[in-house]
Amino acid sequence: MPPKRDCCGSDPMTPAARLAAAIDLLDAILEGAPAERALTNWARANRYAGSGDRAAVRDHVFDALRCRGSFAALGGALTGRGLILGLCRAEGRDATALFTGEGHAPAALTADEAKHLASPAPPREDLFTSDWPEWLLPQLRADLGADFAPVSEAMQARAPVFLRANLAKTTRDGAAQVLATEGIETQPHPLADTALEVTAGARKIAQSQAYAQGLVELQDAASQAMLQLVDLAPGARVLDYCAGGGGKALALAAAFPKAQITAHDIDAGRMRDIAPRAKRAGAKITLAEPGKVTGQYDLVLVDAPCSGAGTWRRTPEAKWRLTPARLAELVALQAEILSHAAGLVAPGGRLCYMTCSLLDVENAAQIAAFAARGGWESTAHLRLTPCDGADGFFGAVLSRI
Ligand SMILES: C[S@@+](CC[C@H](N)C(=O)[O-])C[C@H]1O[C@@H](n2cnc3c(N)ncnc32)[C@H](O)[C@@H]1O
Repeated sequence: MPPKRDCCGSDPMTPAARLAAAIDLLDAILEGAPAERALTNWARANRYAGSGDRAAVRDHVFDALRCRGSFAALGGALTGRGLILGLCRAEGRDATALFTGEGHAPAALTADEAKHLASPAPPREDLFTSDWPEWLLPQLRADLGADFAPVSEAMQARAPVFLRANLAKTTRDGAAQVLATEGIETQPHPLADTALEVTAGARKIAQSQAYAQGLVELQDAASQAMLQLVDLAPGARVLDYCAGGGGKALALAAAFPKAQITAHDIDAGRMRDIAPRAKRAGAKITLAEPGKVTGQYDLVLVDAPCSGAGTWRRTPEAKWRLTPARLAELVALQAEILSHAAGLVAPGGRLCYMTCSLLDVENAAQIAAFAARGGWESTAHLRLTPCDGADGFFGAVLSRI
C-alpha cells in the first residue's frame, strides 16, 4: 500500500527523518530555546511536515525532555543525538536500522555509539532517579517515602488526556456518547465522577462539537478530584483567588450552579479565556479586577502558583528550569497569598488551598506553617500522585478556630 499522504499532498516523513528532526530540535532546546517555540518555528520552516509528522516529532521531543536523564544515560550523551539514541533504546527500537545516514535519516552510528548501545543498561532505579533534577532528590525521597520509586516510574510516561463532563449540560455518559460520534473514545475515570480519560482521538477534541457546545472541558482528573474537598450551600459566595484560565472556577460553577462565583488573578491576561469558556459552558462567573478584590466570601479558593511538580509529565522543561531559589520564592509567595486570601473569608467560611505539586514544602508544610501562625486549622486534605492515574495534586480545607 502506498504511504498515506497528508492534507497538503506530501508523503509523510519516514520514522528516521522524524527522529533526525527531533535531534535538531533537542539540540536547540538544550542550548536554551523554549520547546514550544522551537517546535512552532520548525513546523513553519518545514511546510512539507504534515500533522502526523508534527505530532510524532513533538512526542519525540517531549518524551526526551521528560526522560532527559535516563535517555542521556542510555544513549551515551546529553545531546539531541544522545537523547534520541536513548529513546530508541528505551523503546526497544533498532538504532542501527534508523541511524543510517541515508536520505533524511540521522548519520550512521559511530563505533563509540555502537559500543555504548551494546553495553549493559544502568539499573532501572538509576534511570528513573536521573529523570528528576539532582538537587531535588533528597526532598523528593523524603516527601514521597515509599511512593518515591512508583511515582518516579509513573512520571516517565506520557500523561493521559482527561476531559471534565460539564454536568450543567450533560451526564458523563452523555458526553462520552457525543464524543464517540466524533471519533473521540473515552472511558470514565474513578478519580472524579465527571472525569473521562481519552483513549483515542485526543487531537480532535479542540475541533469537536462536544467541546464547542460546552459538554466537556479539558481538565486533569486529579484537578477535578480536588473539588471533593468543597461543599457549597445554594447562593454561597465563592472567590477563586488565583483563577488563571478558570479551570477550577468553571468546575465549581458546573458542580454548584447556584453558587455565586468570582474569579480573580493578579495577571489579567491569564483570565482572558474565562469569559469565552464560561459562555461555552453556560456558566456565570464574575471577573474581579486584578489586585482589587474586596468583600467577604463563604469559600476562598487559592489554587496557588507552584513548582507544578505534579504536572511535569506535561511540562518537562519546567522541571529542569526549577532552581532552589525559585522554589523558595514560590513558597514565600504561597504564604503571602494565603495570608491575604484568609482576610477575604466571611465568618464561618472556609479557605481552600491547592497546588499541583508533589513537594511537601508547597503542600502540607505550607499549610502547617499557615495554621501555626494562628487562627486557622486544617479540617480535610487530599493528596494525589501520578500513581492514582492523573497529575500530582494537593488540596486542604481550612476553617477559623
Ligand atoms: C496554578 S495557576 C491557577 C490555575 C487555575 N486555577 C486553573 O484551574 O486553571 C496559579 C495562578 O496564580 C496567579 N497568581 C500568582 N501570584 C498571584 C497573586 N499574588 N495573587 C493572585 N494570583 C496570583 C498566577 O497568575 C496563576 O494564574
